[in-house]
Amino acid sequence: MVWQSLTVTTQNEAVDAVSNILMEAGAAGLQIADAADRKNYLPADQTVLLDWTSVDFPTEGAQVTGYFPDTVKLADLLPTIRQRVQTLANFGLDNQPATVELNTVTDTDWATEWEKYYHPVQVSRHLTVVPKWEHYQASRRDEVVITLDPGLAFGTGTHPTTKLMLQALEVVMRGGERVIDVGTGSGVLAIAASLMGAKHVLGTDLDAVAVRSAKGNVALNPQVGSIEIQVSDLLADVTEQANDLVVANMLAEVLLPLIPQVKSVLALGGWFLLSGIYYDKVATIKAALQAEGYQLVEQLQMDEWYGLIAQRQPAKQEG
Ligand SMILES: C[S@@+](CC[C@H](N)C(=O)[O-])C[C@H]1O[C@@H](n2cnc3c(N)ncnc32)[C@H](O)[C@@H]1O
Repeated sequence: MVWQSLTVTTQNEAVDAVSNILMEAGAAGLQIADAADRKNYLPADQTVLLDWTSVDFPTEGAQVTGYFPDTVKLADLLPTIRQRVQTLANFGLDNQPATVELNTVTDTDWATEWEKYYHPVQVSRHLTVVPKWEHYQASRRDEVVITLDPGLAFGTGTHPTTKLMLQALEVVMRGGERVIDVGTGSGVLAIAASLMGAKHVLGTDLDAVAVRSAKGNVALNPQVGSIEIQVSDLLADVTEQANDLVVANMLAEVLLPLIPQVKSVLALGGWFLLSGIYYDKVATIKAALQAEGYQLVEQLQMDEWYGLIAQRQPAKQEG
């Protein structure tokens, strides 16, 4: 199928408004290349699956590209689109240079264009994450490969918050555990826990898109053991009790209501691994864990992100 693409060159603060204009004109998809994203992303993680050196990315300003099926009469719409982009300046938005350029692309260009930016990456001592379209042969004897479709859900394994939990799993797991991964996203931690020898893993997520993505990724790794993925708001719909390990990579605001819930699913002496904690929230999360009777065993850090390894206090010995 032949698609038409239309690229607006503008500034970061006009990206949302331009995106709306293109969607209203009938774009079936958008691609945003924003210099601000590059600046925000680079300090967070230099060893990423996404290879920035191969990305044709603006160093200043932003480009919003809309992809339109050839049924949309884009040439007729062009003057209106141009005029609407120009008028954004009247709303106080810096939209310059506000140029609008029309191109033709094929379906394959659009569908697979982003794939070339993702490559296999070693994300922890043992784990390598490989995008599903790459052919990859493990080269180290103890290397464990996870195949992932880095689609819409969070969790390619390369973000510091995910890496901290992959490392924490490697620290505490010995094999045979029953594990719950709260906020599973792409399912990367659930798959990793299974490959580290968990007897059973339950991954949950509030977001139906994440649940679909995690199920798809589990299917891409037939070497995993028993993994179940379900929708749940935190642990609301989880009935499995006395698990050996709960892992959760979520922002502190979401971890705080989770912390008091975990006792209902975690055995005495069980591990509680937490990530997604920005540096200014560490003290609050530690205090919440201590108030619930957890012992803090280890603190991990990568950039401004923290991970915690906590243990539910074993029952006190009599006598
Ligand atoms: C930072 S991502 C972590 C993904 C993956 N576990 C990882 O470590 O890369 C957080 C995930 O938590 C999910 N989430 C947010 N709030 C939630 C809630 N109340 N209950 C369950 N999942 C939630 C989000 O949809 C998202 O997929």
